[in-house]
Amino acid sequence: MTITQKENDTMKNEDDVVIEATIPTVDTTPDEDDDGITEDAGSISSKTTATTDKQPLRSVTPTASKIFSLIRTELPLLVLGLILMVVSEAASLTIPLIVALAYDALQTYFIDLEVTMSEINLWMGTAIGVFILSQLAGVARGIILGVLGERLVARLRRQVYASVLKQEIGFFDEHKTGEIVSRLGSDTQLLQSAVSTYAPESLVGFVKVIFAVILMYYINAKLTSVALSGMAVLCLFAIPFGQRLAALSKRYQDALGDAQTRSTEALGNIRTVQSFASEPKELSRYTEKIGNPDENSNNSNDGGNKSKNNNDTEKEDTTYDVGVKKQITQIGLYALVFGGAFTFLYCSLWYGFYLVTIEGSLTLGGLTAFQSYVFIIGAAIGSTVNNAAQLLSAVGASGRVFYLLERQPKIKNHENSNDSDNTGNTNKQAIVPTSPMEGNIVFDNVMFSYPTRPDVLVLNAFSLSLEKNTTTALVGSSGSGKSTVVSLIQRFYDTEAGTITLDGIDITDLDMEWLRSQIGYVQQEPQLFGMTIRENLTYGLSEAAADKITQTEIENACRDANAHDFVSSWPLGYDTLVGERGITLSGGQKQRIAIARALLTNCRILLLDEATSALDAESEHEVQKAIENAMIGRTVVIVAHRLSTIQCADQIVVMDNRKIVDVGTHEELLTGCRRYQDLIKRQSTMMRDVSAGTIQKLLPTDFSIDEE
Ligand SMILES: Nc1ncnc2c1ncn2[C@@H]1O[C@H](COP(=O)(O)OP(=O)(O)OP(=O)(O)O)[C@@H](O)[C@H]1O
Repeated sequence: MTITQKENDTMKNEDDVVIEATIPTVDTTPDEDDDGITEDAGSISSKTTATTDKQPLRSVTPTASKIFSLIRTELPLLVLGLILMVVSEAASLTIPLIVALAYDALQTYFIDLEVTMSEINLWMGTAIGVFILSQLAGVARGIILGVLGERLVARLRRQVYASVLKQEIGFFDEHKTGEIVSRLGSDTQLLQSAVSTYAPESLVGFVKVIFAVILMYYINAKLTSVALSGMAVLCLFAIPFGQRLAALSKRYQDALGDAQTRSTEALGNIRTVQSFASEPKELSRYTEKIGNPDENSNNSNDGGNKSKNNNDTEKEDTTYDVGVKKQITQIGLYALVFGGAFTFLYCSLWYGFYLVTIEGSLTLGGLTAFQSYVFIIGAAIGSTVNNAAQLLSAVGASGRVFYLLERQPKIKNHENSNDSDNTGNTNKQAIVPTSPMEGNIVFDNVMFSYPTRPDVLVLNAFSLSLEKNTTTALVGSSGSGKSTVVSLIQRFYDTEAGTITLDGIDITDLDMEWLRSQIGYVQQEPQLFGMTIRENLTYGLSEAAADKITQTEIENACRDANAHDFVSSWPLGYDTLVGERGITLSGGQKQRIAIARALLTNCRILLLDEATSALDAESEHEVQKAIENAMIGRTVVIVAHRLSTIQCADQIVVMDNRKIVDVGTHEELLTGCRRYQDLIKRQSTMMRDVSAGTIQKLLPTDFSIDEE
């Protein structure tokens, strides 16, 4: 079946409409950096956002004051933990000295056994007492710092998540969700370990070395100088190893973050992945970052996908490649530190025996204590190098976390901002109207391009009035900007020029929470949450309102949305769980729940973005009835392709090529707008399931429908 017009118009292909890439009328250069953050020298310039690709998340330089601000609230616990640490370490370090006194008591063994034994009992009893004290302090320190770490990470995750949630939609267009999630999970975890383990352990190691050196000098200065000069040589070799280890740890973490981003993306879209049989492709994308130990090393970086840009000189890091290097460096470092330390230990012991026997400047007990301290220092240096390397990775991770924590959303209420707004005014307060909203929306000369594509103008001098309590349908070719209009009403993005007013007030002056609370929004693919039907329905209400709402109110909204019958037919009714993202519901059921959810908010403005376009005729009919009920007494904007949805609108806006082509009722446009006529003709292909008679009834008499 086709529809032809008697005047014999040429049919145009709506999909051919392409938006030109450069429109000179507006300066669309992105802000240099309005995140409110000073970024890393090595970070990506915001200018690079002028691409269609998702950008890697940036990082900021972590300063000591920023790190301190994280732990400030935990300072009492931290100080207590550090005091216990010093007590525990100081106590354990004195043990070799005390045991040395017991050894020295042996010298009187042949003279007076009783005196010798009483001295040995005294010193060994004291040593055990001090050891128990040191252990108790150590356990208390471990618990305190462990709890501190958990408190810190829980608070940090909440703060970072809160900061991420308030970012503007453009931020999420620009960045991959997986990367954000990885920062929330792994990077904050690394920071927790830094505070509860790496930093205290590094400090413990440092304190141990200092104490041990002091005690060694106390025992014998000459022997200590010999041993320390050996240690100094060791450190000279160990430092570059340590630096390399830190750099490798950072690269490993980065590659792991990228791998997590890719796997999160694939698992989040698993239906698409499986429907295209793209499991191997996704595995390959993941392998590009994880590496494949079973492939020969020349190929391991491309994960089996040889078409990538990487050439041999510019290999991307994989966790496998970097991990292997990291392990080798780590083992090399340990071998150097421990091997070297023990070599010097044995050499200094040798010299120590000389001092005991020939010079007589050292007792046997002193020598055993000295030996213990060299062991302690060797072990402390080894673990400190490792902990310090992890600490450096954590400092790197903190830069990534700070970026999310500090980033200022580009779309925000006036009251949140100290900086000047577009008009140069400062300290403007966001308006919360006291009288009920009427719902008159006016677009005045709006210019808009998306932040991720600032050089492509999507709306060009767009002006439109939407009267209160009327329905406006937006129609037009794909990509003409219909959904963009809907997004701008919700202030998901700000315009570049021109204004959008609601009841005469510029929406950028309105409190954003208030504005959005007045708007019900139903998308083509409505997003439900993995909760019960009831919880999904009350999702748009405040906690207090959700507690107060009655079952009758919920059922009435569902009746208006044609959802009550199917929900109540389920055994658990409104307590039925819908699965992750509403996976257990059909498309039409999800739509109707989403409409009911919007209605329950008592919204004055209802935005329906292609709410029926994905549905079959039967579901569409049900959803259409729901929409008609929902329209009553509201300002409604419908983005629609289906004739059945648009023909009942008070005004139909025909959009094309970034502009409004015509505005009128269905009848007016059919007679006067070529573009609209073309659109209606195209309905013929989309409405094969509707009889010719039905379509003919919707068309004026000068249209005829041919059966193919
Ligand atoms: N988040 C975004 N970031 C960058 N460009 C975008 C974004 N969303 C849409 N666009 C671009 O803006 C233009 C208008 O898109 P919009 O979704 O408003 O069109 P539409 O008329 O609703 O199309 P359709 O009928 O296919 O849904 C298109 O060129 C599109 O590629």
